[in-house]
Amino acid sequence: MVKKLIAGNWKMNGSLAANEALLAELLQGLGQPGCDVAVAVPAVYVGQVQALLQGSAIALAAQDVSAHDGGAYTGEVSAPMLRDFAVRYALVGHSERRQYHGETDALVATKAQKALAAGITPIVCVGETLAEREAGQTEAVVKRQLAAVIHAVGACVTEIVVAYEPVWAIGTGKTASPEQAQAVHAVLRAQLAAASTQAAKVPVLYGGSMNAGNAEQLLAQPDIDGGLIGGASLKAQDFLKIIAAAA
Ligand SMILES: O=C[C@H](O)COP(=O)(O)O
Repeated sequence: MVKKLIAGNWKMNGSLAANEALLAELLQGLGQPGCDVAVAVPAVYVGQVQALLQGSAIALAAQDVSAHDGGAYTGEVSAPMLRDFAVRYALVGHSERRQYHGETDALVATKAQKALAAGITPIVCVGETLAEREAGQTEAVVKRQLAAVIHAVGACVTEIVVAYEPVWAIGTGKTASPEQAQAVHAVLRAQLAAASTQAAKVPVLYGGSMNAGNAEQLLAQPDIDGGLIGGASLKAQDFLKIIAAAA
């Protein structure tokens, strides 16, 4: 069985003072978590949060990573730069990057490769829009998104994390039902299994309005190995409850 991973995605939220207060409350309530825990913070706060998490059970994650190693790419942050700050995970292909920044499957796959090359675990986000779900394309969309990464990383597929995030459930309060989520997770698990005999060790997280009230039911599904949590990760007590539900 895969050890569950609960990852918070702060998105573009926070300040020096707010980050310090949130992490202090989290660390105070955390104890020895029965699952892996991470927080994905805005790039500008990676140094601050690295210092605050030193020696703790919470791993540091980035929300994105460049597809380039270095050079004239204004505004980008490379995987080796993130690694300098002990970043352990990086989200790649979050739907907000795909939607607002035009990130393609090929670009996301390159980002996953760059993260792996720097010793960072990519959390590969996949998910369908409402229109795609209503058109019966959910399975085809998530399989296409994941296939690009599987093809690019080859044998390193066992080193990735996958996050299924139905776009219609993100920040909307509309969670996929445990059965809806499990059905897609089973598809992703089968795709991973076809790529590697070791695929069972790849955590497949669910993201999309997961909260303190629904986490336990979602996390009880056989192929849901954790969560990628946006809004609820900004409230320490809610995030702690989700971590407890995963333990
Ligand atoms: O990365 C996190 C997901 O986008 C979910 O966000 P949410 O929990 O606010 O719906």
